[in-house]
Amino acid sequence: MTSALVSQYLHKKVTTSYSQVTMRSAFRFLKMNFVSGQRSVSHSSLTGKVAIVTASTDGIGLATAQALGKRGAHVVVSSRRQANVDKAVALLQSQSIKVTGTTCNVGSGEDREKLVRMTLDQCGGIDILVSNAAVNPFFGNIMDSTEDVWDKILSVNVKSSFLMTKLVVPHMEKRGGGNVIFVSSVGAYQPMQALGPYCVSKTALLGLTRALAPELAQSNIRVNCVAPGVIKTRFSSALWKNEDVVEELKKQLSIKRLGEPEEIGGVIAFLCSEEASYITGETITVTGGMGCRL
Ligand SMILES: NC(=O)c1ccc[n+]([C@@H]2O[C@H](COP(=O)([O-])OP(=O)(O)OC[C@H]3O[C@@H](n4cnc5c(N)ncnc54)[C@H](O)[C@@H]3O)[C@@H](O)[C@H]2O)c1
Repeated sequence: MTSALVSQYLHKKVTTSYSQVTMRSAFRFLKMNFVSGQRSVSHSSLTGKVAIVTASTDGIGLATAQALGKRGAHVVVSSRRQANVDKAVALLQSQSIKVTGTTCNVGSGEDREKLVRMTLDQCGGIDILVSNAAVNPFFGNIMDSTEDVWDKILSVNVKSSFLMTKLVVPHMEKRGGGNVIFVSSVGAYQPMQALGPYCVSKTALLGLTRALAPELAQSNIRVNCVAPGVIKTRFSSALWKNEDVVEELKKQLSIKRLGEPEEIGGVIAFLCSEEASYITGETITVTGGMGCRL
């Protein structure tokens, strides 16, 4: 089907006219739509968009910045350490991605405002927010978790996600709309035994997504969420570096391997694209087939 379409196009546009303009448009058509006989998604669908991704110098955040950047967005990367920001900016620039970077501890109101101000100054607006930063300072029985643990987890994982959204929405409205994406977890659906408070914070993000979506739809802002399964990053290394744990996990998976950060970045980029223009208030689970029920 694909190769038939290509030859039809070439026959019609190239063999019937040898003008340079027609040749150029034929090649543009091929470059945009077909690679090696297969249809590929155009990577220019986010051109002109400005995307803030929090905690984006490593793991899922970095892969998300790459996915948005490859589709043409100007990405603003941040994390708490300047050295990590510099490294991520250099990497993305080497991949021809438009990128700006700054430090930001999402738990600090001052830092959140600095991130937004810098984005506006350097990029002229905001279209996309991916709230990806998260902490888990506690492993153990939930009954042993302290008030400090709960304050830290809820503050970084939930409250900061809302407060970042509140800061960027007026600027998205000035652009006529936008996209907010929260990064939850498979643990939001079925808390893992040793990660109770963290998983509860991730369940809260499913609620935040649903609470915000109807209100922000009026401003043409879509709010969605992604719930990754076990993805190979530093955050989850305690799980995937232990072969016994991996074997146990695989029993619960339809796709018998752990996920890669790029497999989350691509889904987030899709949710921010026009292809997802009728999706809001949803959480997409990206888990290799781990059952997720609330
Ligand atoms: N890796 C997995 O298996 C997995 C599964 C489900 C959900 N997630 C979620 O994906 C997101 C990204 O995690 P990851 O796996 O890429 O690991 P990661 O360690 O690369 O990302 C988490 C990042 O958040 C940053 N962070 C923590 N507190 C911060 C703060 N106050 N301000 C700014 N940054 C802060 C950390 O420095 C770290 O870089 C997190 O929300 C995590 O909960 C990961």
